[in-house]
Amino acid sequence: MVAVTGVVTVVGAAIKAATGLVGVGKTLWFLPTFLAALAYYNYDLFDPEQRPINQRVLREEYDFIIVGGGSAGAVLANRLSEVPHWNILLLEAGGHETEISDVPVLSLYLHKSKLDWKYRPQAQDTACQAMIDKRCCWTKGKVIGGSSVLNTMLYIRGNRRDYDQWASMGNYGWSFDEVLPYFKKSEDQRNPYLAKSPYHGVGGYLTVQDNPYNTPLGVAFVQAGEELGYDITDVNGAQQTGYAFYQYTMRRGQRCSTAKAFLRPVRLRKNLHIALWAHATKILIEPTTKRAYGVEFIRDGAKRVALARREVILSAGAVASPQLLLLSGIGDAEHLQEVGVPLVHHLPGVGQNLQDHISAAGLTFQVDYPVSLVQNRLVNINSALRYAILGDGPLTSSVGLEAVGFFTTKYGNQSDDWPDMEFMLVSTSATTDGGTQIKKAHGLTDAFYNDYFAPLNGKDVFSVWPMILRPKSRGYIKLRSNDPLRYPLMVHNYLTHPDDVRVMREGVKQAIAFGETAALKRFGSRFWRKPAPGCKHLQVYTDEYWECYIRQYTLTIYHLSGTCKMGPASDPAAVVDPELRVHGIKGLRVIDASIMPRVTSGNINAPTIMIGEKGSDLIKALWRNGRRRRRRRDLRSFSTHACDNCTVYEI
Ligand SMILES: Cc1cc2nc3c(=O)[nH]c(=O)nc-3n(C[C@H](O)[C@H](O)[C@H](O)COP(=O)(O)OP(=O)(O)OC[C@H]3O[C@@H](n4cnc5c(N)ncnc54)[C@H](O)[C@@H]3O)c2cc1C
Repeated sequence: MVAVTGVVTVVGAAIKAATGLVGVGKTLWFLPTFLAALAYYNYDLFDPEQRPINQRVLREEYDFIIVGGGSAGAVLANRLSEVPHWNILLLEAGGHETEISDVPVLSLYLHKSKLDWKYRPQAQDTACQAMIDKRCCWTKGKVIGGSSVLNTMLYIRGNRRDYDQWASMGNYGWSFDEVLPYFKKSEDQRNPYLAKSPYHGVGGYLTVQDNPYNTPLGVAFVQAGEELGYDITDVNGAQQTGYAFYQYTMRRGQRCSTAKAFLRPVRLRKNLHIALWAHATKILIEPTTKRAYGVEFIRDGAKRVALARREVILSAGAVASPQLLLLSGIGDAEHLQEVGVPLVHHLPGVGQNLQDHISAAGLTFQVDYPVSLVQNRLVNINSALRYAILGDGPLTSSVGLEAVGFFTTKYGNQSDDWPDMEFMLVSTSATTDGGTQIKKAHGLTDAFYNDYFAPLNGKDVFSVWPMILRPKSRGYIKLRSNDPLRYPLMVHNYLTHPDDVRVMREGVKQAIAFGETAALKRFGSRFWRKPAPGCKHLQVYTDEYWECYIRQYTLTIYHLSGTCKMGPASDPAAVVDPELRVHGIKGLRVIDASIMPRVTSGNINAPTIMIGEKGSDLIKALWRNGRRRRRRRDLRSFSTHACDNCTVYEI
């Protein structure tokens, strides 16, 4: 009886949480039954007590304060709280994950929901012309677990040469051989063959698995790669160039966010406080010594302060980390003066060097057989029950992202294993759900969708997304004002560098050739030849046409990075040093995707988790190596608040 009541309560809570997400309840008619089945078969997993505890009463002072509980921040919170005599506060602007965010096929329903910051960069005429107001949509997680709760879970590490390049730029400790142990440390590789590889780890917090469900197209994608002469390879192993099925940060077919992986298992640690719905607005820095000593934040509508005895760590992501530095007076002096923020330290690189991976997302191919992931056919009550009971089936598909190809275009060095192009091979397209959620998530205009895609609604199709791996275009983040709640100015500058246009255009041509392979032709594969709106004035399939085409449905792959660049003091654009300490400021680090000096050649969640792992060790190494006493003496002068609850450590 108690169990039944529990299930009913949980189902009610689940439905409420799910329907609270914009649109989900309306479009997914099977949702209540689905959630009931989930609750019945996964009652233990559903227990809300399993989630991280939202600490209501906070101490005044902690050893470390981490701002942002995303891909990197969650790792830091776990690893730093391993030291029992350190008290850690994690401030997160968002709330809990939901039952919907666990279901891989539904991830696009999280875009534009309450779990999304819903950033929109400035309109520019170089990209995203098919989108409402010609503005791209920068989805970013506002939830514990950050963007790892909204992402498509693809587990890709990048290329050995990426990290060796970081090291060659003066970033000691970041060569591939030095970061590989940190990838392995996090990993719990569930593929038994890969688990034996020296490149993979088992027993870590982060579950990495193959997809329990592939369509026949997924298999054909990999065969097509082989037909084109590429190896089938472990793209996270010795050789990146080649084709493979994607691997995912999933556990038993459900999303394994960093909140699930790194925070849930340590939720009862007494020395870790997680404050949800706590929006940091400023880092407190003592102006004469330039030492960070706390964080100002808003919670329950009131301004609050927490003090940090040792360090403040920014892990708020590539938009909010530079924004918070600027709001705290760290950045370009002239810019700070313009927006009325008192200067603490002139650091012109803050917010610059913005990089992202983009793709031409419209490349759609029709097929003659029912082999793709058409929503109305495959996402229904049967597949919902299959997911709930067995943890497999179409609902475990990451929106059809099934296989990957890494290769070097004619603009790269083809004798080298350092690809400049990633093919994301998808058994869906924007048309898969008949012009509803995908169109909305990507911000496509009705005019573009109806002209280009609507004739394919509900038909069997697949897509190839060519993603440019080492873009040369650079954007930036700046403040619009000194109001911490106002979104910053975001300028993407996509496709402003002519080399990016050339590589992307080549990727498009290769994608069309890919669709012509026998492996795909056997399903009747043919490119959707409709001229794209906005480019109809151009002769189709000329270079000019393709250049226009890639500027229409330009899809960010959501890999915002580089805005707090890591580099030695001799690099005027560097924001943090190779130990991730902010140049010129004591007691302050940035540890998230923003520190990448160059974006890695692949999807960046795994590299960001690695940065969290390595950053944690850098902090532990510093504080366990004899600088503690001096630090504690220094801090006495900052402790303006009494701290009754604080433990006095003997270390
Ligand atoms: C839709 C989408 C799909 C993606 N797909 C993939 C994929 O399949 N594979 C892959 O490898 N990568 C993918 N990525 C990219 C990857 O998930 C991100 O690059 C990575 O999660 C970034 O980690 P981060 O720690 O830098 O920032 P985030 O994970 O974004 O974390 C930042 C955290 O800080 C919090 N925060 C921000 N401002 C404040 C503030 N002022 N106060 C308190 N908290 C604050 C945020 O709410 C958030 O929780 C995807 C990203 C998105 C958005």
